[in-house]
Amino acid sequence: TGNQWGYGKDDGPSAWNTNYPVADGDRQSPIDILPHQARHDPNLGPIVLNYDRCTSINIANNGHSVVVEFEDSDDRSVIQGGPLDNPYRLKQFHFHWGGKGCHGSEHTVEGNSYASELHLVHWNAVKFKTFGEAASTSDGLAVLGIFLETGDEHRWLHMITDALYTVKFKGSVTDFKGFNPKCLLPSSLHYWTYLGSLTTPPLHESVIWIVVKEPMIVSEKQLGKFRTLVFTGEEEDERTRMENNFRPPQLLKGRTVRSSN
Ligand SMILES: COc1ccc([C@H]2OC(=S)NC2=O)c(OC)c1
Ligand SMILES: [Zn+2]
Repeated sequence: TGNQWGYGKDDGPSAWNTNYPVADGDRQSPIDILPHQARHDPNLGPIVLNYDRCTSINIANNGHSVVVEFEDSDDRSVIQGGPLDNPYRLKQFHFHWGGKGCHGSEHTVEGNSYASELHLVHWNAVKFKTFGEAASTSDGLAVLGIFLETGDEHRWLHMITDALYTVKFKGSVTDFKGFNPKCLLPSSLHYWTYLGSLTTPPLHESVIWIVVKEPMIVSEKQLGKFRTLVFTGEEEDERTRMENNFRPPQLLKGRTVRSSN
């Protein structure tokens, strides 16, 4: 019915342009990042995250990913600086990942993909009244992308992976209070930045992308817990494992990628 989309053979990224023609637009995401072709811009200041008063609300399985939502009725948790002209409010974060042994990041670097990618989604509440309005208007959103690479166990990611069994099925939501995503960030926030889009339908070209160069390290075991989620609802017959929920890189179409130092 309606605009059903997914990551399968028939409803996956190559079919999205049928119901969402912007899929073939001029500022689509993700992209393959070529560090040597990125323009180092000395005017690009550091990214500043003020998450200390952030208020997480719940964790949910929306049938495409696992999402942690935040209270965004005031400027209690914002990102600013870097390429941003205003502070952008933290709305939610979610992940994209691959199958066992395969990689699942959305952005790639010189054709190389990481095991997974975390998206911290922020919206410009100075210029827009609602997230929905910001999400459908140029530069209404700022998404901080963090790569996940497998290696040692991440000391704080268990706070998320320990909750995943409570949101196994599409449509499940459980309380998730007191989580500050600052604990997930790598030590350096050097980044690439470019103008792009949402990476799932409706694919709005509304995102200022900030992709952090240094990956966070998580264990294969921790990553495996994301694959215990399913795309399907508890009432449905089939149990389709949630994995490979990533869109492949899109054409740059003349865009410039800038690099902080
Ligand atoms: C309506 O809210 C949405 C809709 C889609 C996305 C996708 O775009 C990116 S980026 N990752 C996604 O899964 C979203 O994330 C900001 C938020
Ligand atoms: Zn995303």
